[in-house]
Parts: sequence; structure tokens; C-alpha cells
Amino acid sequence: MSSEAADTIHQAREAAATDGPDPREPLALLFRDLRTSPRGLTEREAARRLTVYGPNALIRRGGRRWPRELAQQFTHPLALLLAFAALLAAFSGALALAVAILVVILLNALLAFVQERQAEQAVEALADFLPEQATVVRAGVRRQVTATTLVPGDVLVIEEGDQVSADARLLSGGVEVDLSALTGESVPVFRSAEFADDSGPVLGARDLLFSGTACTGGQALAVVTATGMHTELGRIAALSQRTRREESPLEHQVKRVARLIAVIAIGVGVAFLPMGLAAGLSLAAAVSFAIGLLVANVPEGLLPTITLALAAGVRDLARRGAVVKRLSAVETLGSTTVICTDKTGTLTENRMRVTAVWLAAAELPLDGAPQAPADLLLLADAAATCTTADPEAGHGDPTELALLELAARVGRACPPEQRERERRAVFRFDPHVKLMTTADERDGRIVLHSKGAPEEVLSHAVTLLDHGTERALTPADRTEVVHAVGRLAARGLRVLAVARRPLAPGQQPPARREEAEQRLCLIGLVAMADPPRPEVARSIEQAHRAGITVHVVTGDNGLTAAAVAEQVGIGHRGMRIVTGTELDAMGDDRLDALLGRGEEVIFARTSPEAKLRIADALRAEGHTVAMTGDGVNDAPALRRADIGVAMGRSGTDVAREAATMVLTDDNFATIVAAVEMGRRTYENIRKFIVYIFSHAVPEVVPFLVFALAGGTIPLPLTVMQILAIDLGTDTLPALALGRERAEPGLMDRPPRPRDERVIRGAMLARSWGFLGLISAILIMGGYFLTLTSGGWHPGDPTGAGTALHLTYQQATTVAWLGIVFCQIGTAFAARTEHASLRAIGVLSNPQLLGGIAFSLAFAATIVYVPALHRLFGTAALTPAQLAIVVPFPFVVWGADELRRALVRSRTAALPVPVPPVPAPAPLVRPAAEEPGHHPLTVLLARHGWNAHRLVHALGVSEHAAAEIVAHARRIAAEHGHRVP
Ligand SMILES: Nc1ncnc2c1ncn2[C@@H]1O[C@H](COP(=O)(O)OP(=O)(O)OP(=O)(O)O)[C@@H](O)[C@H]1O
Repeated sequence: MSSEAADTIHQAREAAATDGPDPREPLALLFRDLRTSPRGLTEREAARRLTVYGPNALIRRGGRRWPRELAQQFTHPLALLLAFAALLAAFSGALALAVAILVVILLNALLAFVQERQAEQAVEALADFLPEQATVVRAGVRRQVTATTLVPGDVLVIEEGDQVSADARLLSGGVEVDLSALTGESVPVFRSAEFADDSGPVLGARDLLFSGTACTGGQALAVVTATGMHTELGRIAALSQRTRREESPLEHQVKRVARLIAVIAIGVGVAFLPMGLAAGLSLAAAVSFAIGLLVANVPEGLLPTITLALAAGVRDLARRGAVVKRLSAVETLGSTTVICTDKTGTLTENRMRVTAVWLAAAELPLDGAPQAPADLLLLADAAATCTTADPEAGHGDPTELALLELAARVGRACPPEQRERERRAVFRFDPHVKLMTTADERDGRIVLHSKGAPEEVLSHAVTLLDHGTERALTPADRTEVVHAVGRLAARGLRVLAVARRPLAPGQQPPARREEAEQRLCLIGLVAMADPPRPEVARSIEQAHRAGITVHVVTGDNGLTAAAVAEQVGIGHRGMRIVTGTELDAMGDDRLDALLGRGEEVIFARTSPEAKLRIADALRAEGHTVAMTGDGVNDAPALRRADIGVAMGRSGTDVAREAATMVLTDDNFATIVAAVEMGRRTYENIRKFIVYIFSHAVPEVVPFLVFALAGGTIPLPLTVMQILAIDLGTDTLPALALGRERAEPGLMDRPPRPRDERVIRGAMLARSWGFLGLISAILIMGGYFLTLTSGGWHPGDPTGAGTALHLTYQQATTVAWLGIVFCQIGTAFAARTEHASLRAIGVLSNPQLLGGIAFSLAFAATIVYVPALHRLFGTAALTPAQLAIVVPFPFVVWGADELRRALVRSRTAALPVPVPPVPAPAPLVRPAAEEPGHHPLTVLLARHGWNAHRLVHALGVSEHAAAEIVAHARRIAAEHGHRVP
């Protein structure tokens, strides 16, 4: 773009910003000022305005915050401690050491800064995975656009669950909005086009909507008056500042440990001072050595490395389809013990197709092109009329799309335009009443069409359509309907009942839903198949092996859910179905007892509030709970669960906002994959802690030997050498360990207890007591070997100018290079905690190989570049001396392989605590395969239900329940089973 054109756009933007119309002026005037109409803008005009007004996004002020962030890296307690050490070194005359420590501080700060920026960017980039959408009317046609492309003058369609993405004035309809993001007010308020507020504060105006708020109910059309930084949200400067990233519990824990270790390092440094003096060091040398030890052992690089590992976890998760909103979610995911999942769309594909219908006349399978009796035509027509989905525009609930498809299949296609033309009122689907009703004009009079959960429709129905005529619905009919629902549901089908009620000519549609949904005429049932996602069964099996319990919390029928659950393997150790009514009647202690039994539970016909209660109960039991949800009402449960999981495709904006993790593919398998990723990241953090901690021992032991020998043994390591390890050779391999692939068996262990510390005693024992100790022995061996083969005897002088000086320098070089080589072995050993390295591939972490190559190159420079010899006290090694250290990595790594193999064989000998998972229960066979057998009774026979449970679980009459049980007994007897 030429600079002139850019200037013009800039001026136009400025003008647009200052000359925005008053959103509260009369509508006609507002339309004129915004140069728009209720039909919205044309696409071309919208595109033009986008260049003028710019994208509808908040621009972060104060983008240049990096100088401050960098400065912070120099002022945190550990950096200050190091600076103090440098000062001390300078005063004691060790200038080179002081400079070296300053270099340590500088490099560490830069590294930490880069790591934290990367972590932040990883989290920020997540927004790209979930572009916010908005529905607009452009040139009279509804369509979905990315919210950043909204412009003033656009006509917005706002529906329940939508995030409002621009400031707008309501044109028609009314909505409940949650203003909490803007005003802090947590109770939703009602906003309607009917209200006109032209005075008072803008935020209080009852006919305006604001960007950043969310619609929690209702439906409305509104015209956009301001976008981007010109919205009220944009004006609130504080909100446009980036909020500080909260520290995760893991980071908090590690920070504390790092500080504790720093204190210990100071203690050790101070304690070594008198020892060094006693061993004959000068005060300056003793001080500088104590300082060196301190600097080497302060784990200042640990925290940023952990942050980066978590961020890498976040990035991997996003690539796998799970977008998490904070770093801490990664560690929480790893300790998940219970997943509460819904059914539709998560376990199943959410691609519905009507496969059977029930009419008073008959139950019809709908394979192929059915012959359509009149009642079926009416059923299909009523079901399709009572919808809001629009297949052409590509939006709509799959249940409704299936109903529209059914209507088209039987020759009663219901085009959305015609449906909208005839529509007089709509009571949208409400998950509490589980019904939806519309009032539509047919041949000059209003007809009410209802559809919903069969038991709800049945309880509001008084008549039944039977061969084209309406007759009274008898108790026997009701029982037959319940039977039919059970039959269809036991095959895993989702069953909806459809009803209607024509109003008297001239009668207006009822204003209240309770009036509309009564005295209905039941037309029939539609049953639709929604196949389980193929990958779910494997994920469930994986979750079970990983000790995770999966409960289903669904709005659907218990039998449908149970059949689907069985198909995917949920309930392998017993399954219970609890309906919403049963749950409501259940006290907290009974709920706790139920959840404590280890069985998997199907919570059917639940309300969104039930989810909250289940989440609470599970958390109170000490579980770490991942809970899915997609509706507005699910938001509280999503917030309450440890990991609230929202659906990126089908869920509402409100649920996505409340969730910790959003699935871009809505798939259950992704939750399990995310748990695995969480476990992997956490384990990797442990791996590099083992690695980083282990070098302390070979660094401290030489000094101890020197001090205890009372001067007869020369100092095996110089301070500068220690610093070179701390900074030059250890950093990159540690980072690479954070990206290690999952160890086999990671998902075969029970979840990590929530309160378990990241640094366990066993880790320290392995790091210090095993890997570190072996390294110390090896390097001391190498040191003495080099000294003695050069003719040294205890007590011989080795200082500058003596005959043994070169031998001494070569010996310290061997000791130093020995540590570098031992750390390479340690890095390979730390890659797995239990498994043999072969199981994940010896060369499978290219970053680690790169890091080691860098370490080796760095070490070669220090050993062979003469200019560095004076600084580090090193000398070039002969091939024979080099040959001493070459086996070190293999010894350290090999020893740990051996140790792990021993541990594995010992644990394999122990009895396995968890009983082996039995093969998944066979599927409930469809009726067609068992002629004459009622699938419901087959299911009952297998699960041993009784009449009482039937009454409560399915809401059937006692008479029907008794009949079903009697039937179940007969069938069971025929198969040689016994029903209690
Ligand atoms: N659009 C709709 N119109 C009328 N009734 C519906 C509609 N969608 C669902 N129902 C009825 O309400 C019940 C509950 O639906 P809800 O959406 O709460 O849960 P679900 O989709 O069945 O399952 P899940 O909670 O596992 O996703 C359904 O079983 C069905 O009987």
C-alpha cells in the first residue's frame, strides 16, 4: 500500500472514530447515520468499511513492555543473590570470578526472558485456534462471519449463548445479558428493543448491547454502532492492558523449592569457608570457592525452564485439538481422576438420522425409501416445522437437521423460508423442560407444534393421532408409548415425541410457554441413530487403564445413554443409571456413596444444575474432575470442575468462556489425549529436575575431598570450571528433556495424587544418591588416575611453576570433562523413569542430541583453545587422558538402565493392585436379531433390575413395570438364566 493510501485510511479511521453516531438517537436517524438498513450491509460495503474502521479487535496498549519484563529478570531474589555473590568476589579480589558471575546473571536473565516470552506467546497464539464467530444479516441473508470482521452498520443476530462482539443497538427482540465483564455485575439483566433510554449512563441503557458481554437467554437483532477500540470495552483502558499471567501451582511449588535450595547453597558455601581455610587455601581462594559453589547450586534456571515446558505442553495440546487457557491446566489435566462427559457429540458423532418411527398404527423401520402412511407425513411435517435449523446456511442442531431430512425423505420437505413465513411464535428448546414448541399459521389458523423428551410430551398430551383421527390417550396407550420408547432407546436410539394442537380459528398464539405446551395431541415418536465415534472405545479403554473413571452426564434417556455407553465400553465394572428425578431426591450422603462405589454412573435426564452438584460431590471426595458442557447453563459447572471442557464447534460462547479447555473437535478422545499430554509434560518436568540436580554431587564432592585431605590433595575443580558446567553445558540438554516423548506405561498407572509434590524423595535419591554419586566417583577416579600416572604422590606441590603443574591442570581438566560426560549419561538416563531407553528409542529426541552436540563443542573449546586455559585452569588432554572420560556416559547411563530393570522386575513380581479389565460387555442386540424378544427386557434381565427401579428410572407405571419384569423372567428362563 502506498504511504498516501495508508494516510487516507488513517484519516478516515480517525474521522470514523470521532464522528460515530449517538447509539441512542431514534432508530431511523441511527440507520441514516450508519448508512445501513434492517437488511444489513452488502458484502462489498462491509469489506470497504473494514478497511476504514479497521478490524474489530482490541489493540493492546503498551505493547513495548519487554524492557520492563527483561529488567524483572535481573531483580528477582535469586538474581539479586548472585549479584551479591559477584560483589563479594570482586571485594575479595577475584575479579575474573566476579565477571564470570555477572555473565551467569546476564545469560540466565536473557534465557529466562526468551523462555517466558515464548511461553506467553504460546498462550496468546491460542486465540487463533478459536476465532470468535458472529452471525450477521448481510443484504438480507443471515451468515456467519469472524467477529473481527464486524463493522458499524452490520446487523447482528444475537442468540442464547452468544458472546456480543461489538457495541450495538437492539432492533427487535429481547435478550438477557451478562454484563459482568464490563460492570462487574454478576446478575444478568434484560435488554430489549422495546425499551428506549436516552438519558443516564450509556452502560445502563436498556436497549444497547456491549462488546465483551454475553447473551444468556433470548434472541434479538441489533445494529452495530461501534467496533474495536471504539467500543465501551475498548475505552476501558485497564481492560485493554494485558492481564498478568497467573502462576501455576507447580511453578509456585518449584519457586519455593528453588529458594530453599538457594538457602542450602548459601549454608553450604558458608560452611565450606572455614574448611577451605583449614585445608590451606588463602582467604581469597576460600571465599571465591564458597561463592562458586553457591552460584553453581542456585537453581536459577529451573523456573523459566518449567514455564517453557508447560507452554510447550499448551502448544502440543492445541495442535491435538484441546485449547487450554492457562498453563496450570496442563498440570491439572495430568492428575485427572474422573471425566464426566455428555453423550451427544462427545461420545457420538452428532450426525443423526431418523431410523424408526412409532405411530399409533405401527412401529416402522425407516430403511430405504419408506412408504409413508398419512400419520407419518403429519409426524414428519410437525417435527420439521418445530425447528429453527437451516441446513442450507449450514447451521442448526443435528437433531433438527435429522428431522428436516426425514421430512424431505418422505416428501414433506420444509424449506426454512416457508417455515419462517408461517411462524408466529417460538418457545425455544429449554434443557429444563426438555421441550420446544412453535406456533405456525396453517390455512388461516394457528397450529402449535411441540417436540421433546417423550415423557415430557406424554405428560402434556391428552389425545393421540390414530389413523388420521384424534382420539383420547388411554392409560394403555401411555404404557405402550413407554414400551416403545424403551424398545427404541435400548437400541441406543435417541427418541423424541412429536405433538401438535390446532387453535380455534382467530385464536392468537399463547404468550406463555406453559399455556402453549398443554392439551397436546401426540402424533408419534421419532427415533434417530447417532453412531458412537469410532475412536472413543479405544480412548475409554485407555482411560480405564489409566485409572480414570468415566461418568456420563446427559440430558438424554437413560437407556439410550446406557446402550451407547455399553457400545463404547463405559461401565466395564458395573454401571448404574440415575435419572434427574432420582438425583434430585438423593441426599448428598447418598450421592457420595454412589460415586464412591467405583462404578461408572449414567446420569440421565439431568438438568445443568445437576452437573454442578455432581462436580461438587466428586471434588469433595478428593477427585480431580474434568467435566464437559456446552450450554449457557453449564457455565457454573464448567467453572467449578477442575477442568471445565467446552465444545469448540457445537458449544455456546458462554460455555467456551467459562471453560478451562476447549475442544476444537468436540471429541471425547481428545480429552483422554489431553490427560496423557498433561501427564507427559509433568513427567518431563521431573526428568529435567533429576538431570539438573544431579550435577551438584560431582561438584561438591571434589571440594569435600580437598578440604578433608587437609591440603595433601590439590583442588580437583576450579570455580570457573563449575560455572562453565552450570551455564555452558547443562542448559540445552535440560530444555530438551522438557520435550521428551511419553514413556510407555504412562497411561497404565493410576493418576498422580493431587497433593503430591513435583519433587519426590525418590527423585532426589536417584539424582543425588545414585546418578550424582556415580558421577562423583568416576570423576574423582579419573582425577587421581591422571595425577598418579603423571608421577604425583599425596602432598606433592602442584602450584604454578612446579614440575607437576601441567599434570595437575590436565587432571582437573579430566575431572571437569568427566562431569560434562557424566551429565550426558545422566541426560540419557533421565529420559525414562521406569522403562528402558530402548522403549522410547535411544536417538528419538533430536533436541537432546543437538544439546549434547553443543555441550561437546563447548567442552572442546575449553579443553583445546589455549586462550581459554588460563581463565578456566584447563590444559589440552592427551588421547590417553581423553580415553579415561569417554566411557563415563555409558557407565552412568548403563548403571541407571540396570537399576531401572531391577525395579521393573521387582514391581512385576508384586501382585497387580487393579483387577484386569474384562472384555467390554456385548452390545445390546437390536430387536431384529432376536425375534420376539423385547430388547428392553433383555437389558433388564442382564442388569437385574426390578420393577421398582423401572418405575423410578424410566417413569413407567407400576403396572407396566410389573409386566416388563414378568416378561424379562420368561425370556431369561428360556435362556436358562434366572432373574431375581
Ligand atoms: N432441539 C430439540 N427440540 C426438542 N427436544 C429436544 C431438542 N434437543 C434435545 N431434545 C430433547 O431433550 C433431551 C435432552 O437434550 P439435551 O440437549 O439436554 O441433551 P442431549 O443432547 O440428549 O445429550 P447430552 O447432554 O449428552 O449432549 C433430548 O434427549 C431430547 O429428548
